[in-house]
Amino acid sequence: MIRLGVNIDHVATLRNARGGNYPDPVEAAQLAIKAGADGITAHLREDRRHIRDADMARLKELSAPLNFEMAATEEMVDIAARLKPHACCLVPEKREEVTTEGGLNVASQINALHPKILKLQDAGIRVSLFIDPDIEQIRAAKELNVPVVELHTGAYAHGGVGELERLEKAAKEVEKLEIELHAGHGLTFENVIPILQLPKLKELNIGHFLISNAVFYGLGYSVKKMKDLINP
Ligand SMILES: CC(=O)[C@@H](O)[C@H](O)COP(=O)(O)O
Ligand SMILES: NCC(=O)COP(=O)(O)O
Repeated sequence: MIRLGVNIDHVATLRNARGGNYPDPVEAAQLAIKAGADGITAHLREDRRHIRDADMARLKELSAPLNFEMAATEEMVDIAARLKPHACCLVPEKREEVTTEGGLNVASQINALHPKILKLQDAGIRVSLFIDPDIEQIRAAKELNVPVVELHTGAYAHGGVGELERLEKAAKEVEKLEIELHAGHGLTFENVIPILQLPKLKELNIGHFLISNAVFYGLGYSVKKMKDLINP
């Protein structure tokens, strides 16, 4: 069974458009859980463009595990260590980006990441690293002894030539190094199907497409359809 983590960032995008309290990302998370989501993912960005600190505190109280996406900054590590979500996924972040553009460059910052990962693990948090499907990055993640990596599927989702083969090769390296394999970014009802073949895939984190589809067909329907698609 492949777990579905539903990212509810863009419910908060719509909420913040008018500066009010609706739609409530926590209500969205509750509906997603009711429809079969195995976990909730939310990205507390440095600029708080969508998810806010108060959202994370309320999401933590829900029945499903919270995957706290964050940049590996002192600020975010302190917030996560205090909140103690089920999991943290360390992602790269640039204020000027529209969305996460690439994977975390783990190989270039092993010494800087190590104490932050330890602090999160000491708080009882399962740490994952959001990385490109790149052998060097996977080996660097192994060096940091994280239990999970999430492969960035954005290049594949945007039709990159050879990107599925790149993910397949990366997934085999993840399996060889005995790391748990997650994947996410840009996945839809259509392009998720080939991703299911990745060896030992345990979790998919999907957000923007599900929230977009929910605008027309409802969130419960969208989450249930995705859950059924990834576990035929
Ligand atoms: C890490 C990842 O691919 C997504 O969760 C992304 O971080 C979402 O961030 P935005 O919702 O701000 O695009
Ligand atoms: N880590 C991927 C995620 O949480 C959702 O990404 P997207 O589906 O919003 O592109």
